Amino acid sequence: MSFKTISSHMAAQLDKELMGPEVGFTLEQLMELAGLSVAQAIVKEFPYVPSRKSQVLVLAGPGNNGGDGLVCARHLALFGFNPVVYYPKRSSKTPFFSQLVSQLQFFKIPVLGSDDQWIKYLDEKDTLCVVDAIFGFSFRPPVREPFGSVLKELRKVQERLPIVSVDIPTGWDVDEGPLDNESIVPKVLVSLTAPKPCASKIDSLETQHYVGGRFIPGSFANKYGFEPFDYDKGDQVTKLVPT
Ligand SMILES: NC(=O)C1=CN([C@@H]2O[C@H](COP(=O)(O)OP(=O)(O)OC[C@H]3O[C@@H](n4cnc5c(N)ncnc54)[C@H](OP(=O)(O)O)[C@@H]3O)[C@@H](O)[C@H]2O)[C@@H](O)CC1
Ligand SMILES: [K+]
Repeated sequence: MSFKTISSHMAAQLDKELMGPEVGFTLEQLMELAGLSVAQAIVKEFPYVPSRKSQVLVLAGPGNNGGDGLVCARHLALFGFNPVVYYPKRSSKTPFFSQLVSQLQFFKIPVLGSDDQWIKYLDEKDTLCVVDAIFGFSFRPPVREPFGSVLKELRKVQERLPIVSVDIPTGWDVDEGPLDNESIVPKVLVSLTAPKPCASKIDSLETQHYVGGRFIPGSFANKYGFEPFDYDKGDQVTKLVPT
């Protein structure tokens, strides 16, 4: 597959510029669009069929990738799914993350903590897919607990329960890709703004690849070395097809 990628360093710089004084986005705005785009990719990959299972397990990590997962869960509920969120390490950096949790409670979406039983939701009889919103472009290996154990459980079920990874498949090196053959292999990857280099290591027969996070003008994409993506009409995601 051929597409331009943006390194972890450049992705962090792009983020900083978008939320800097000149451009003026807030994290909350970008996260809303990021989470919405992941929910839209799920609608496209797993079209809703009445009577079919509709539970989605969202695994949320401690940083902004986790925040994308919290937003995604809310949109999934609006789209007719039944999300359950596992959020074992909660961010206290800003009140915004606890506000996202309050919103989930407002929607009556269960939000499990570190003491709660989450593994029972890793059951393909009831669960349609698992959203991997554990780590994004700021992950640096090796993975620390409790997330090492979470990844181990995901690897056991990934052949029967599809994983949808937000921005980066968790545990992969952002620039190098999977670190060993113990890494998870998502069925869907939703790259945000632009694919990171690890996305060029996915096997297109195994993993469907979307780009979402539709929030920059073409000139800004060009400045960071990539062409704007070809979104259809009002879509928040576009599927990259192998060439
Ligand atoms: N413009 C865009 O496209 C936008 C992108 N957005 C999203 O933001 C994501 C990047 O978010 P981010 O910078 O907060 O980092 P993220 O990857 O969530 O992880 C940081 C957390 O993980 C932890 N941690 C790190 N390594 C670890 C380890 N080995 N083992 C255990 N823990 C480890 C680290 O802990 P610390 O090292 O600080 O103690 C910290 O708590 C990006 O991928 C995209 O999804 C949108 O929301 C906004 C617009
Ligand atoms: K992820």
